[in-house]
Amino acid sequence: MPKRKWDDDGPLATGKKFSLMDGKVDVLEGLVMHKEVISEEFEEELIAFVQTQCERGRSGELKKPTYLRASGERSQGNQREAIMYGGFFDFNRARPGKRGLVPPFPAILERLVDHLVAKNYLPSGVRPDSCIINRYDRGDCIPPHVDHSSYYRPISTLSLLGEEPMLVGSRFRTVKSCTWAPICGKSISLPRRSLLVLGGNSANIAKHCISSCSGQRISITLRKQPPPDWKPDATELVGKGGKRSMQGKDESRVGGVINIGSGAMLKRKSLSGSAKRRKKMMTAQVGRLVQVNDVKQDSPNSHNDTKNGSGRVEVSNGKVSEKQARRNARRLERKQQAVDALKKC
Ligand SMILES: O=C(O)CCC(=O)C(=O)O
Ligand SMILES: [Fe+2]
Repeated sequence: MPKRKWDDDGPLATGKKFSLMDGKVDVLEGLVMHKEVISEEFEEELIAFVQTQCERGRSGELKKPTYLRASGERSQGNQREAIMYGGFFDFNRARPGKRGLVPPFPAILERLVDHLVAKNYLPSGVRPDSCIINRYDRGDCIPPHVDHSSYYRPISTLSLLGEEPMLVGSRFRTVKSCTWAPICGKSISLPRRSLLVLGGNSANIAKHCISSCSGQRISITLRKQPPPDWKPDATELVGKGGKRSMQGKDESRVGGVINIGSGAMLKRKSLSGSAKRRKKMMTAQVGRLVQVNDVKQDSPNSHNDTKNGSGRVEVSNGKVSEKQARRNARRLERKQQAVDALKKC
């Protein structure tokens, strides 16, 4: 089998590579597609395993957060089911969650990982220890997102049961609920038994999504978790929980409530004492940073302490209030996003 190098982890199996320049950046660098990575028999076995676990989940035998199902108004008709092993992914906060909340890998998933590593589809140095199985029905989707940066790269997705396209790129537009089109991105078909490996820019810069499925599909997403002592960066605690933009964030985070879960949406947990302290500190720091940026970008007349060019900055004693500065920064960010969104790559 022809080999290629993946960072310093040794030779990996070659697959189809992709490239798409957005300005000077190849946003699909590091994306590799491997076809027929498992046998039809193994696919059957995996499908049977997933179907059984989903049935157990639906009947209440498999509890949250191991089994989750999108529901409620915010799911927009999307009823995707998810099962987690090895590591809990906190959909509500869009990052790895507390350890020990979901079961370890069952034997069949260990076998799958052994196989993918042995065949050099995945680097042995980044052996996945967490898994999200997504089961899509016709009409289900996963919105554009970047997998949390704390997971080691590459991450990979094995497709089973049905073939659907995944959009990977730096900019998408929403066509309608559960449907996106790339402005700067590619549509990559994911045949049954294929493994899509997202590394480099394709994992860190590009977003990926699956629009409303044409039929049933199962995906097994494998990732290596950050070390057990990993803590979210304090910047992630800034702002009101759940107010972050969906674009580039996790798929199931909308307005601070989980939209994949059974019945009632999960409520955000209150922050621990140390998290509250870090948040307070970061909020103050960001306030200061925003002030500086604000003066530079939005306030050419900042010497005028009543009004800047946009006429929106409140200044007292020569200082922009933190609240107003943050509002201005968000406004600028939105403006920039709107401009960027229109630019084709
Ligand atoms: O279903 C897929 O292939 C993608 C799943 C995914 O992106 C994820 O779980 O983060
Ligand atoms: Fe993902």
